Amino acid sequence: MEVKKKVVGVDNGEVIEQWLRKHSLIYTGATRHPLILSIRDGTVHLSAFKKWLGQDYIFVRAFVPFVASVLIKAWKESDDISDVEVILKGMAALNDEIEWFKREAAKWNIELSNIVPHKTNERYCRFLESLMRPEVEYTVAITALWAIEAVYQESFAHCLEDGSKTPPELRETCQRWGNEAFGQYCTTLRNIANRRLERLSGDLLTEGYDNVLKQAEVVFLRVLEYEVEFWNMSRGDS
Ligand SMILES: Cc1ncc(CN)c(N)n1
Repeated sequence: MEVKKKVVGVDNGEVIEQWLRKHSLIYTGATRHPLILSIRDGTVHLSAFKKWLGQDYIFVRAFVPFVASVLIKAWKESDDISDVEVILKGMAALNDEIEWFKREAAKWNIELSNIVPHKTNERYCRFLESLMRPEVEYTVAITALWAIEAVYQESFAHCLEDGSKTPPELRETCQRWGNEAFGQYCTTLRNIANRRLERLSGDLLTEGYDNVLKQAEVVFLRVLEYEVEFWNMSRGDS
């Protein structure tokens, strides 16, 4: 028998906006990391940039099946059929992204087939794999997808703002995630995640659903931690 119960509703704006306020320190740590600030002020060590490039290529290859798993969950579980199209467009962009990594690596004389995944990268990829399990709810998975994309969007857009001294040879990289269309994609993902999370925070919920809300918040925080570690790794801090 389904057990219905009353939970405290969200009365203070949307769920994600509340989390961003509550966890602003770690969110700023991920989106204003010293590596990003060094790109923005032009002091970046190219060795750090190259390390990031090689490792991120490996990450993106693992990210594709994760996004595919979110697509399947959207198809099976979403209350709005347009979610599938949004995620599908994101997947198509990842196809271009992989080709871009290959071109960019060639520009910097990086042999992608020789890159050994760093432990930090392996841990992050294993985390993605854990989110691909069928028992992970669509709401949790779409929240993770939004958070992963939003960190890159906010970070690289910061390097393109007025007054930034981003080296010209790194501007194309910043454009890839800092451009307006990618910003729009992230906003759409956030709206989907918020819509799903709001349903869980409504007044009459099925037993266990507030648990999903907590799981989504934990996954959001784990993503931010992994993103900080990923930037650290590129700087050679780990
Ligand atoms: C580590 C990391 N995080 C996010 C993204 C953006 N897809 C990425 N390419 N790499």
